[in-house]
Amino acid sequence: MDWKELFGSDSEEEEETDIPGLTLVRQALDHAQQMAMTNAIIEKKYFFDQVNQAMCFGELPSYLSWLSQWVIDECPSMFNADILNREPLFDQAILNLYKKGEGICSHVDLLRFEDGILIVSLLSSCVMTLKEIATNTTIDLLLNPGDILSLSGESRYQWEHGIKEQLFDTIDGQVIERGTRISVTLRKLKPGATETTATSTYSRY
Ligand SMILES: O=C(O)CCC(=O)C(=O)O
Ligand SMILES: [Fe+2]
Repeated sequence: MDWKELFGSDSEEEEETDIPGLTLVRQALDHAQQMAMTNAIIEKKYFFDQVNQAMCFGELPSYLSWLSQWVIDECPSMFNADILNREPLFDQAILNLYKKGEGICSHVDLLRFEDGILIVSLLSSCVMTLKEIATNTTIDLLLNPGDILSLSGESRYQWEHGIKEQLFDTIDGQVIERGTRISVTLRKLKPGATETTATSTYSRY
């Protein structure tokens, strides 16, 4: 079994991009952490039939809550001091299940959420396309299982992010087949913004 192909290499490393406020930490979660988080999600039985999204509000379950401390200990440079020092750092999680080939429309996360967003990728790679709203400039980012992406400032407000619906991604001359992917997005609700609705994949943001 080629575990490296499934989970990537086992050493964390920050990758530079040209998008202000965006940090991509490659292999932020090692193999064991990816498996533990994936197992915890499977055990929760969030996903069945057509249900491809789950949300947690308030105190996050323990399999996610440790990520706040991970940001502070391992990657404090991803957020400014206002974000880093807020309490709690995150109080909302969205878990998205993408079956092979599925995507998410290009969007800016709802303004009911504060700045400072963290996205964890599990199980399958995919290419996320970042699009600067003012110029339509696009930048493709390969997200591998175990990678953690953070969005704040310009990248959160002035760029959209989305994942094309396609079975294969092509990036840097490489063709990569999609599989089933789970992502976990952590955010902080703005005060007062406690009500929400979600009825379709178009209200995932
Ligand atoms: O699945 C992803 O990587 C992105 C999810 C996302 O953009 C969101 O939940 O707002
Ligand atoms: Fe988003």
